[in-house]
Amino acid sequence: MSASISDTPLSAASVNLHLGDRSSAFALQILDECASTNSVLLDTPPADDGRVHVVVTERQTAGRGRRGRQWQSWPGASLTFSTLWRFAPGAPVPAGLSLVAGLAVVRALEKLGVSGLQLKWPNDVLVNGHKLAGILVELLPGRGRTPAAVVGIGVNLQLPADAQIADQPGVTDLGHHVSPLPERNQLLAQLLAELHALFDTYAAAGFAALRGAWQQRNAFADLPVRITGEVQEIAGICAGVDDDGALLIRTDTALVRILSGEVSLRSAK
Ligand SMILES: O=C(O)CCCC[C@@H]1SC[C@@H]2NC(=O)N[C@@H]21
Repeated sequence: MSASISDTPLSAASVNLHLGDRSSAFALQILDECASTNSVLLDTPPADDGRVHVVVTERQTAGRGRRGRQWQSWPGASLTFSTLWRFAPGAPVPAGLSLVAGLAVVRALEKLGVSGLQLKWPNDVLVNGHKLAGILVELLPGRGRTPAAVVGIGVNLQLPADAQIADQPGVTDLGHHVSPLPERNQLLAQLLAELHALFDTYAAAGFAALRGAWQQRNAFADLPVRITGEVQEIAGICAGVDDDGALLIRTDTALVRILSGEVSLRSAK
């Protein structure tokens, strides 16, 4: 394993350098510590100045994940950040957004040399079945007619050897899959660039334009799965996603469509 990834401090100048021409599209705020980068943007949304606002922090004291779970991270060992996206009225915001974010994370990491990445619906990023990154999308309420969403992303970079992650037995970090580790500012810039490119496509053409790319990385394609969190448990074969980003499960009797992200998808093997 290479030297600690935290050797290079987070720096707006460095992220902007890596972004090049694209840096003017983003407004970056770097915090030493906060409860949750999602909360920073949700609680005090910055004024709409046409840029994508980004909050990145060294340490979250109350990081959260999907379904009310805690998101644990360690200073320097994880990259934790959130972005605020505003869409034109009528844009297809909620449904496929978290899937698009997952795809953007995969593409960014692939460009930095990580291989074997897969997506678990709706948006976990896995390598060999172990979770490398998580995404939490929360919609911004009551902001007039412009739909807006906070997209929070946590990437495990180089977890401490004794890291205990509650409720998440199958966890991995970037240090196990790429050498040398990408520098954090470069990684953040790559992630922002991919998010920007894919959200543009999504806003213009909907999830249908990205469905094929998502399905290529579907960790459960054609495999037996079990869904919990619905009124009743659903078991069947994972038949991919539809043009809205809904998960399709082929049961013995029907093709069931699951749109809610508040479910848990598991292998049924
Ligand atoms: O896998 C999950 O359940 C989603 C995890 C999302 C974690 C990120 S870290 C940055 C942002 N701030 C948070 O509190 N959560 C997200």
